[in-house]
Amino acid sequence: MTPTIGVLALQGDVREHLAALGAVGARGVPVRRRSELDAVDGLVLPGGESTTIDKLLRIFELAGPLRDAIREGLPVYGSCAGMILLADRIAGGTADQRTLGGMDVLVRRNAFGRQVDSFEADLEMRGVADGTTRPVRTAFIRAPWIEEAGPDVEVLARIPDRWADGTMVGDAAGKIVAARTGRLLSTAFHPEITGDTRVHGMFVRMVEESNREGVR
Ligand SMILES: NC(=O)CC[C@H](N)C(=O)O
Repeated sequence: MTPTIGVLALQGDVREHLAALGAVGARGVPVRRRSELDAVDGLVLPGGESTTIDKLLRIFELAGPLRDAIREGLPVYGSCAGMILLADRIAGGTADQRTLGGMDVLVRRNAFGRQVDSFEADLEMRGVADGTTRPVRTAFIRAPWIEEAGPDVEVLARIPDRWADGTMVGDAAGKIVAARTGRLLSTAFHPEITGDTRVHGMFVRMVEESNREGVR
């Protein structure tokens, strides 16, 4: 059966995620209320501004239910600001900023610094297997990175030492930019705006697997 996957629609690039989910055969629906959250098989936390989404989650009274849903095994994919929201710990957050948590990682906000605020890159990523070794086309927009990851976190992608044109990467080299823990998936980058839908495909498979397992 076609899985129904919500996109948290409080702020951020919701429409692009809905389109990417549709392109890989899922039914994407916006989620703004508790009743909508209860009706989905999985959820995408889009990129945007993590401090704003955090505030809106509390105003819309979704923070608690979403935290519970994550603990109960709801599959969630967080991109960029979404990666920050899924992290147990953040560096560079504002004083009152909270996260939903669930992933045993320390995430640094706006980690890539000014010079490379935004860029696109081709990255090797584990788990997007489509029968080829084609790298994933990614876009980083004031992106975070994962600075520390606990033992249960599977690292799916890191920034390489050199970019494709041969230039050295610098501080970002080796930093984790895609990871998975159980039913939680996160990427520092936005695959939904490059036309490469394989990360969404991977998430849809995670949701289908969780539907088959039938927990929750
Ligand atoms: N593209 C993004 O989602 C940027 C994330 C943003 N810099 C934040 O800290 O929330």
